[in-house]
Amino acid sequence: MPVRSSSSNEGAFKVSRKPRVAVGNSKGSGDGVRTLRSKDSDVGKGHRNKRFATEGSKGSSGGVRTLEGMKKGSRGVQSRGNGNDAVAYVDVNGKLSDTCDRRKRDFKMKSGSDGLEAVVDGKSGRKRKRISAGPGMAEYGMFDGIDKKSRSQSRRNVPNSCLDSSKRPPRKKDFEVKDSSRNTFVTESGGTDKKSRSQSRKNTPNSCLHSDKKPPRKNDFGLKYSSRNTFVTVSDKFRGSESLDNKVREGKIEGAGKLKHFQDNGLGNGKSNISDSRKASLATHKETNQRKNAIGSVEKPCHRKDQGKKNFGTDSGLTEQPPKKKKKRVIRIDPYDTSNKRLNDDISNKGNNQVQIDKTEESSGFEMSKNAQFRAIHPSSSIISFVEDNLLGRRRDIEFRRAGYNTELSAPLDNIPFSTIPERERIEVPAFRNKLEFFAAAKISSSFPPPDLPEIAFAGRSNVGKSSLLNALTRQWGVVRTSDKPGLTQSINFFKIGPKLCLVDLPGYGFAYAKEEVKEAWEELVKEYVSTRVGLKRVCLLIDTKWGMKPRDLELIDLMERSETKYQIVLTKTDTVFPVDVARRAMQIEENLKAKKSAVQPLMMVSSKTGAGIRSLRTVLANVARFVRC
Ligand SMILES: Nc1nc2c(ncn2[C@@H]2O[C@H](COP(=O)(O)OP(=O)(O)OP(=O)(O)O)[C@@H](O)[C@H]2O)c(=O)[nH]1
Ligand SMILES: [Mg+2]
Repeated sequence: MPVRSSSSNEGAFKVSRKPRVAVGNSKGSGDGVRTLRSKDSDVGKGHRNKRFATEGSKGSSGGVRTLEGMKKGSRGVQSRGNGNDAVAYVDVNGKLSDTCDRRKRDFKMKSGSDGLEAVVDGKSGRKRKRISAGPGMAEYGMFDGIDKKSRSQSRRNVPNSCLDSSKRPPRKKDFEVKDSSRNTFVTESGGTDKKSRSQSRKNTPNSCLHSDKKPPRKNDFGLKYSSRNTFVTVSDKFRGSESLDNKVREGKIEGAGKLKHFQDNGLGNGKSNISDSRKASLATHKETNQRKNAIGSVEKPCHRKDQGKKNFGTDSGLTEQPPKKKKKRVIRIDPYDTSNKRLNDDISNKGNNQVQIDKTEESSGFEMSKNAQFRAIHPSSSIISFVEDNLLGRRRDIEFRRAGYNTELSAPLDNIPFSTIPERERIEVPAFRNKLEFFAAAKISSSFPPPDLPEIAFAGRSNVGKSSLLNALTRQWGVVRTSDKPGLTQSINFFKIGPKLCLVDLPGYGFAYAKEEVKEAWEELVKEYVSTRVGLKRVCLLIDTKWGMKPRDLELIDLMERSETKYQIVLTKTDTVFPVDVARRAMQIEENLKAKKSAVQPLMMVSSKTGAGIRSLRTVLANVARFVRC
């Protein structure tokens, strides 16, 4: 029926120059082939200006038989003529119709002068696949010869099997094998056309027509020989390519030796026609190769590059140097370092006030480093909760803000949380609301001012934060000079705060940017002051939380013990370490002070920077001043 409708003898349309056949929804590839075959009879006769359209052939047979003989049940065949093109619309009954079915656009097949081109849409609205076939292809299911004129058309040609919409249309690279001769294109069918280089690149072999075979892949074909413009399509999956195989065996195709070798070694499709003697020799050769170089064996012939490189190395007689081993960077983990443990882990541990050090390790004779000993301390829950409540230790600003502190202020924790007024609230302890006044400095004991007021002195190593603490306690920043350079304070400085209290800033001991004799003089002066000063009511011995107690600190403690001077340990710069380390340090120092009689509890923990613990310290010091008779 469609043939009849498309025939020029019908007279319903002109013979068009470009016959087109469209097959719609033809899922079975085999049907698509037959469609082209049936059409080919017309095309071969030179009916150029015909268009055939079949549609609605969902099954494989639908579209095909429509062209061959209009199977009943197929929805319709359309052929249209317009100008040079003749189009006929044929309804289900085979009658010609002028009405173009709305689906006609989905199923088109057009023939060029020498080829057929089919546009297949699975469903209307989807992306269309354009496929083409030449007359030879229509005849034999392949592209055999391509006319000069149909060069541009044939570029889009693909084999009939691509009508099988369920399968991936084969790609160019899938079939190409380059040969050395220029402008000669050899397809699997053996057909050549010197001028159809560009066209043929798009062509695919006949085997695509076999619907039961999966579309060939790149690796199935790609043997590339030296020439540019000649392509030999080879597929080991194409069993119809015997002619090519023969040519290859005969050595007609340049570069076929490689292929032959490839096949002879049983490395291609496994169907090699090698004689037994050849096999035996190959086996011996293989064995030898394996012995020589296990890497260069022929077991992996596909990796030609690698093989070549490796063989080169072997052939050239160069002994392979073992690759230099990279030194692995070994990170030694301190087994006692529990700094990465969470604070809660420590809380969950035994809540006694004793320093928990792993006794088993200690008793085993393994000497722990001081740092490891420190990390092994398990602070008591009471200390940890104190640290947490006072936001001691290194914290993020967000934590302060969540707790209600204004982080825009200096020493924000020295404030009442969630205060409504933006300014800093007044100091709760009246003694520290007064103005801090410097009134005396002494480098020798004879220069000390008269002991009229009760004094609270701040002692400690250089740079521990003595001067800063004075400023923080009084919130009068800059009255006492501070510096990050140890040794700034080189004399005993006396500050009055109100009529009833005197704060004394002592020079530091230990490391300082000063001459040794000068430092020794400071130390002697401090020792003399803490041991002989009449009005001295309390010495705040400042210890850097990060570094803990040092021998010089212990020396001073011993001195104060001997002179029965009351002293209180103040951990400073708590903001520089993790909260758990603040707690550990507190535990450690408390342990050290157990036997000390002049040591006043509790241990204070402060940070002049964040203001943590400052309010507590103020209260403690105010009590000292209150209960002291002047
Ligand atoms: N992060 C932090 N830094 C602090 C704290 N207290 C003081 N500092 C810094 O420590 C450095 C030394 O502070 P000072 O108050 O001058 O220390 P000092 O004990 O008086 O030092 P000398 O006068 O040399 O004995 C300064 O740079 C301070 O800013 C603190 O609580 N936290
Ligand atoms: Mg100072």
